[in-house]
Amino acid sequence: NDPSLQRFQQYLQINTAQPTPKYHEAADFILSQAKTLSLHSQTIEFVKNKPLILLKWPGTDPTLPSILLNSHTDVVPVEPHKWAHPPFAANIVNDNIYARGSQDMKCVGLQYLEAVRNLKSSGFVPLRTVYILFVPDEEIGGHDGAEKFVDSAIFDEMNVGIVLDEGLASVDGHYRLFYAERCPMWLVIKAVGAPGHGAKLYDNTAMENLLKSVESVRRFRASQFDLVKAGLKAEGEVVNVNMVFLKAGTPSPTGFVMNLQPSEAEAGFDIRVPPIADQASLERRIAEEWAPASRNMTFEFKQKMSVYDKSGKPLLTAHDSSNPWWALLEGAIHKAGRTFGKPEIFPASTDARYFRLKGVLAIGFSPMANTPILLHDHNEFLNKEEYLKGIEVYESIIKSFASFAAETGKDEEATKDEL
Ligand code: MET
Ligand SMILES: [Zn+2]
Ligand SMILES: [Zn+2]
Repeated sequence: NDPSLQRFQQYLQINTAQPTPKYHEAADFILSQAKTLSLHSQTIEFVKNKPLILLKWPGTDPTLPSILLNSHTDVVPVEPHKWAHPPFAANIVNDNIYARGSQDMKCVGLQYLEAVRNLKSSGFVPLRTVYILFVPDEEIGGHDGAEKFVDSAIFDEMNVGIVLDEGLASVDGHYRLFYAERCPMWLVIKAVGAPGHGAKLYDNTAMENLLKSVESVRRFRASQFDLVKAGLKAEGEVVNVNMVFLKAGTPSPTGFVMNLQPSEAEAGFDIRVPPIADQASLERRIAEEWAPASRNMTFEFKQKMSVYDKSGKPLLTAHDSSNPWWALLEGAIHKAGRTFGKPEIFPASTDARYFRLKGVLAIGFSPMANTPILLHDHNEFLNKEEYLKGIEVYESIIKSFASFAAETGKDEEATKDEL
């Protein structure tokens, strides 16, 4: 059994599922790994019991912008009885490692470390400093993790030139690369109305008011989905709105009171907004159509982030020749014998948006090809060969990034190869 697989299994076996992640166990494990790699380590707690672990592999030229390899340590909850294999056992069945976090994104966190391990033992010395960061709470918005980190003096001092963060599995043989992501707007709308007899017809009931909104949201959702179905837009390019809860009715011991029209009704929506969308007009639509004051409706955001930075620029990482890291990444993947598709907008959200908010280039990438997309799903797994291949790919990427001498615009490795 490959020791790198055993380490991956060990990390997956630590139950870091929200809402009660075992962060200290994960931190201890990462710190023990860092020790075996002789990496400098720092534990940062912006909020008690929510540690960030920052590892540093110093480059020979500390004046050059550094490389930051980011991953989150938390995972989403599971319904264990619906899994064919226990979600925190990390059993290998038919060469697949089954565990919550095997795709999202404990794989990436440990692949970074394994790649560094291999590069160190091969004698590679980075020109640029390489940081590896493990953050908490990404799955609940990253507020006590990456969001606070990008505002810290620690981050300022790191002088980061490029961030790598998570991507998605690809069902075909080509990796997926992400230059942006949709930002979350978690919306709760609330309707009120006079209660009344279940047999009575009258206007402005809470239920009727809410249903009008739900219908309006449904039409908007269908219009966006149609663009995807017609092949006109990719999933990450439309505004997505999914109803995630409905809350109404007067509870009774046997269910709900059936002959009473309730005075309040609520619905929750997970909205994802691409940085190419008109967010202001969406907000107007919410205020005017989905929760209009004229129907006595109110709304609140449980989570909301602008798709623009402070100067009003959309949160997009350049993926043309103005961003030398993009070509380096592509070259490094090719060098490792893999291919990739057209750059995409990540359909969900990641911590990369906080780095982009600070004007730092960030690319989403998880080296998983020929793999069904199972993040947040039951029976999440990653094939062990695919995991091991990912380590090789990161070796190639780190080597290329860490050797990149901006002065000449050429990476040292490439220059050496040419000579
Ligand atoms: C709302 S923050 C993002 C949490 C998670 N990564 C998601 O996309 O759902
Ligand atoms: Zn993730
Ligand atoms: Zn996730």
